[in-house]
Amino acid sequence: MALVSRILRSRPSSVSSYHYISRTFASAVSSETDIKAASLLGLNKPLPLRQEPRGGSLQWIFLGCPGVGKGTYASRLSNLLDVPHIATGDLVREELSSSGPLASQLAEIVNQGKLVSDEIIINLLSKRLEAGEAKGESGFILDGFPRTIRQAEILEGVTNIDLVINLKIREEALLAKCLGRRICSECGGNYNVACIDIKGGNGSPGIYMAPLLPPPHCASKLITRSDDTEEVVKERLRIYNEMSQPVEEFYSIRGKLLEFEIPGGIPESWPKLLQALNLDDHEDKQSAAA
Ligand SMILES: Nc1ncnc2c1ncn2[C@@H]1O[C@H](COP(=O)(O)OP(=O)(O)O)[C@@H](O)[C@H]1O
Repeated sequence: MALVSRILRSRPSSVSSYHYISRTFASAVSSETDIKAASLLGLNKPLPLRQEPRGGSLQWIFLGCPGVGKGTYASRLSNLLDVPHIATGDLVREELSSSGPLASQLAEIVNQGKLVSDEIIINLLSKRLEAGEAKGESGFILDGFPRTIRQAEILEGVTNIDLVINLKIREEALLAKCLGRRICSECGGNYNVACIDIKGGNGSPGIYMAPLLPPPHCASKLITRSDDTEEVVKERLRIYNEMSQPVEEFYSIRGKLLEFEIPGGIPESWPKLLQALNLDDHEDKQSAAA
């Protein structure tokens, strides 16, 4: 795993000596139309991103289809490595639940399974990064961004991404996993009531994923995302293949892509992911220190 070893060697365990640089979003977008759109949306403010990896923190991205488990694994790594997990889907949902001017426009797009415009998503991300910077955050694990080549190009223009983890899973599992997702309306905990049990055959192994059931105090408060209906999930998968799969290639040709096939449920997959990231001894040290 030469790529991961190189990255981890350049990153000391402390996160203190890290600092952000500021770049204007307007200078990151390429065409004149982009610049006009950016200034109309008020995006020509500093975007707090780091230009060069200096060690001290990391800038990672999770790619993968809806339902593959980006949120689950990004959030676990964020806790392990003490870097913020920033999911653009969460930023969109926060905006949706606010009474802000964008809410009704976003609801229509999200509930059809379509992508929000690059301008809006970069605006939300930029605000989140600024708020994090003000709190002293450094580094990030991005989940759900970039989702288009243009988003990837813009990000590449303003900062240096260390590693992109591309999560994959047998296609048959994706729909069931999305339809089984539940969120606790009180604590925000993520659960999954689906039991995936796909038999192996024709050279491919079977896959078993136990449901991730809520604790008793969350069980009566579960809600389903409004875009997790069969019709909308199928549209999101179609859009992923059309708009987001090319982003995998974008990072692959830059030597930053680590492919990881999810072998099963969390107990089986998490240690293997840590191994692929050369982080297995890191977790041992963390639990020993706890
Ligand atoms: N980078 C992005 N670009 C455009 N739209 C986005 C982006 N991230 C999130 N969204 C919008 O938010 C919705 C929910 O995103 P997310 O929670 O990441 O869903 P998924 O389960 O499909 O990965 C998407 O369907 C899309 O409408």
